[in-house]
Amino acid sequence: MKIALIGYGKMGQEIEKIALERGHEIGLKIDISNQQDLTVENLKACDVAIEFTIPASATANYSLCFDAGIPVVSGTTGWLDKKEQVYRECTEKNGTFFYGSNFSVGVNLFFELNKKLAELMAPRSEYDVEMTEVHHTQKLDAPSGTAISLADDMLNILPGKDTWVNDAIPAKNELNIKSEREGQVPGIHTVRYESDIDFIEITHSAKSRKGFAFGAVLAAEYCLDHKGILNMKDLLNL
Ligand SMILES: NC(=O)C1=CN([C@@H]2O[C@H](COP(=O)(O)OP(=O)(O)OC[C@H]3O[C@@H](n4cnc5c(N)ncnc54)[C@H](OP(=O)(O)O)[C@@H]3O)[C@@H](O)[C@H]2O)C=CC1
Ligand SMILES: O=C(O)C1=N[C@H](C(=O)O)C[C@H](O)C1
Repeated sequence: MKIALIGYGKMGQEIEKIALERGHEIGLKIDISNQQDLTVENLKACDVAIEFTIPASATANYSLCFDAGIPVVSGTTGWLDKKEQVYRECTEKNGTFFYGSNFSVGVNLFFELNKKLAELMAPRSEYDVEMTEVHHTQKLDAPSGTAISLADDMLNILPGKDTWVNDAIPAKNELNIKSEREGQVPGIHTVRYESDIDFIEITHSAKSRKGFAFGAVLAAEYCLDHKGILNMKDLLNL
C-alpha cells in the first residue's frame, strides 16, 4: 500500500517506521516545509493518506483527500467543532474518513471499560467523578481528544452530568477534566469516582507513541476494503 503521510512530526515519523515494517511504501511525505507538494494530483498517486498535523490545518487536508478520491485516516485532535461539516463533505464526495481521537488498541478497550464503569456508577449518587489527562508540554490542545471521547461517553450514561468543563471548579452537573502538561509524557488518562468513604480509579498510560502509530497503520489497511465514515469500534469489532 502506498501511503501519503500528511504531517511528519512526532506521530508522522513513528507511523513511517511501523508502515515500513509492515511492508508499505511512503509515496508522499508532507510537512510545513514542503506544503506546496500537498496537491490532489500527488495524493491521487497514493492509496491512502494518514494525517497527523495541527487543529488549524486538518480539515483543509481532509478536503484535498476527498477531492483526490483517496481514504484519509486522521488522528489530529482539536478540530471537532467542524465535525458535522467534515462528515457532510465526506458523504457528498463519496469519500472515506477514518477518525480516531486515539488509535491505541488499549485506549479503545479502555473506552469500553469506561462506559461499563459509568453504567455501574449511574445509580450511585454518593460518588462524584472527575478526569485527569497528562501529556507532554508540546501538546497544542486541551483537553485531549481522548479525554473528550471519554467524557462524551460518560455524559451519555451518567444522569447527574450534563456537560464537561476543563480545569474549572465544576458545578454539580459538570464533569471536570484536569489537563496537566509535563515533560515528554505520551499520554495518561484517569477517570476517578470518589465518595466519602472510598474512590475507584481507572487509568490508561501509554508507554510510548508506538501504540497510536500501530493503530493508525491498521486503520489505513482497513480503509482499503471498507468505505465511508469509519472508526476504531468498526476495526476492532467493539
Ligand atoms: N489520535 C491519536 O492516536 C493521536 C493523536 N495525536 C494528535 O496528532 C496531532 C499531531 O501530533 P504530533 O505528531 O505529536 O505533533 P507534532 O507537532 O510533532 O507534528 C505535527 C506536524 O504537522 C506539521 N504541520 C503543521 N501544519 C501542517 C500542514 N498544514 N501541513 C502539513 N504538515 C503540517 C508540523 O510541522 P512543523 O513542526 O514544521 O510546524 C509537525 O511536523 C495532534 O493533534 C495530536 O493531538 C497525537 C498522538 C496520537
Ligand atoms: O497530542 C498527543 O500527544 C496525543 N493526542 C491525542 C489526544 O489528544 O487524545 C492522543 C494521545 O493521548 C496523544
